[in-house]
Amino acid sequence: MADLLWQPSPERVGRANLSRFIKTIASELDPSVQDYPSLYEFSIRQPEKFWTAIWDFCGIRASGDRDPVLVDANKMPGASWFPNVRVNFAENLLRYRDDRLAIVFRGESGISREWTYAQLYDEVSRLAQALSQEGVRPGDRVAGFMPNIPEAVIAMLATASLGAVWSSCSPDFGTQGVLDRFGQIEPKVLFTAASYAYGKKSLDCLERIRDVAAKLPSVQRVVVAPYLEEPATLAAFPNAVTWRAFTEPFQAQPIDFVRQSWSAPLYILYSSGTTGVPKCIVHGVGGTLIQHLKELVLHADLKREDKLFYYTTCGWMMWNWLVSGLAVGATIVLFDGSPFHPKPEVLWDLVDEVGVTVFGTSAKYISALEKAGVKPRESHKLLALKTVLSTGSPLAPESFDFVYRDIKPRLLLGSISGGTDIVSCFALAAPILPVYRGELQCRGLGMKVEIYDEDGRAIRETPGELVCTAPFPSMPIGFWNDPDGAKYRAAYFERFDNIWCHGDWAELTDREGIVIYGRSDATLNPGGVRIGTAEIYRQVERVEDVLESLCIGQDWQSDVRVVLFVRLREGVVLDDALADRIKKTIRDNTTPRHVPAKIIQVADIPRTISGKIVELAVRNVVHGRPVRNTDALANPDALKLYADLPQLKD
Ligand SMILES: CC(=O)CC(=O)O
Repeated sequence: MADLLWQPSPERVGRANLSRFIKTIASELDPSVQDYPSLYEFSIRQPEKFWTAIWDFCGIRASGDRDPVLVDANKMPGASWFPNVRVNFAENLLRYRDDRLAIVFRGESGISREWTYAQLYDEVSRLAQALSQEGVRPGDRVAGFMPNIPEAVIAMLATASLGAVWSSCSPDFGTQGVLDRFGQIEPKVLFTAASYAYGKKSLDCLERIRDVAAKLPSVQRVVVAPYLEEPATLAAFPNAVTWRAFTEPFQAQPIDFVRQSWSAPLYILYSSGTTGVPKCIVHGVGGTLIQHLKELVLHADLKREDKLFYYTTCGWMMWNWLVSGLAVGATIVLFDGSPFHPKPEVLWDLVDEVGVTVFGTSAKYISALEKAGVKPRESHKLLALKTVLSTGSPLAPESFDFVYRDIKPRLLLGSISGGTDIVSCFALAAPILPVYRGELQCRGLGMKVEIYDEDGRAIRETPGELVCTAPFPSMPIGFWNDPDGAKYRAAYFERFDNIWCHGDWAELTDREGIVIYGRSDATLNPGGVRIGTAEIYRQVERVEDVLESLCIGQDWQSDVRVVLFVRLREGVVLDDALADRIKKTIRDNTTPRHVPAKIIQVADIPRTISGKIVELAVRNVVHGRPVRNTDALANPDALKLYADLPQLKD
């Protein structure tokens, strides 16, 4: 299979927001900017001019003096952006107030709802008044333990309109998981729904949120959004009120958006929390806004007429990213439920029914779809679909093939990567660049991403640490409860002085694309050679009978040996023939060092609630070390399968 999988047509290039932006920069700021590489260079060389141009191009609404753009540009952390500007996030997301669809919601239970921009504005207005009456003020925290329903977006917007801080986690967390998160940030108001849907089941939220609220003295009100069932009575639940009762006294009116400093807190997101209590990562109003607009408008080529879908929960940063699509005036499409229920094609039905143009998902979903034998290209029309985005873990080259072969040949496949830490991406897509197999198309504009060797030298065409060597607007404004910034510095700035080290093991290719090989703390080191785990997953996933896998390095006889765990199709048993087939596939396509010393069949692979496999937790269990926090796992019992394995004793 050739490496080049897609070339944008001249029409697509001509219509791209990015082409228009390049023309603007060339005519107003630098005539040498003619294409993506020259624009990227400009964005890195002239960050002040670049980010001001993004502001103008995307029409950010704010007041104050835009000068200076960047203060303490050489300090990482410590640089600050637009210190004299005042801005409100919700005001920018609610700039439209017309009859176009803002939100389309579909639930696996069959519930469907739609909100126009005008309706959305009015409901945010009513809820903001109710929150204000409740005493919510700038800087207060409001939290959501919510399914991915429109009310979560409305609650976030109402919170942000008041200058308060929004934080959400998905409703599949247990009580302790929620307390580990919200307990640290002490919210005044909690939003929830009575239940959520997943795989034919309706799962109760109220009982858990009642326990949570009872243990969080900061919570003065719990608001229960209407979804699936409206609770018959909340009498036994102190401080709880239905959404309807909470908002009923208020009429929609123009929203009094509270403009705050550019770096005022907007969101609190959480690290996965598999190595201890989750870190509370605080993102600022202006940084999140300008970075999301840059990514949505230029990299994802989002326009008003688009319908943007991302399969996510409210607990993953892709939810925050998706919601920013409102600032473009596009329609955002929300879905609550299992992506494989009642049939594996369910999300493709949604694409056809709603006319989704940009479809976002995880690499894991794409590989599971292929394993399930789904071929949307044969079963669906996908007429409007023009872009597929994937993140969460590296998208294997074979999954690129699958998308172009079995989903749609003429679309932009954007493998994108960044994370919770920056609520955005370091490397991603560009609609005017070709797609090469296995590669993220480009580094994000304005993101001085480099790959460093052990000694901190920039390298190319060789794997190393993904770093960012200059400040960017969506750096966290800090961690919650970290007054001297010690936890924040320890998380990103200890490996290389004054440089953001992201913890991804990656390569910058000769075509200026990026390949990600996995997390750098999970890289395998047999015989002193560093191997990214994604290099192995990519091969193993090709083997028919393997549904998914997880790979670790086991300390063994003063070295490290590669151990591969595989979850197989129902009824399949790992025998010598299958193990040999796996090893041969790995050996034929990589090096003998990649070949696992041990392959072990397991019934389940532990993953976080956001769907990421937890290599470090498994490595700890295998080495008899404690796993500090299992509340962030979707299936914590799976870890037990890795303890004391006789196969790993010789
Ligand atoms: C953009 C991302 O990088 C998302 C994630 O993997 O959490």
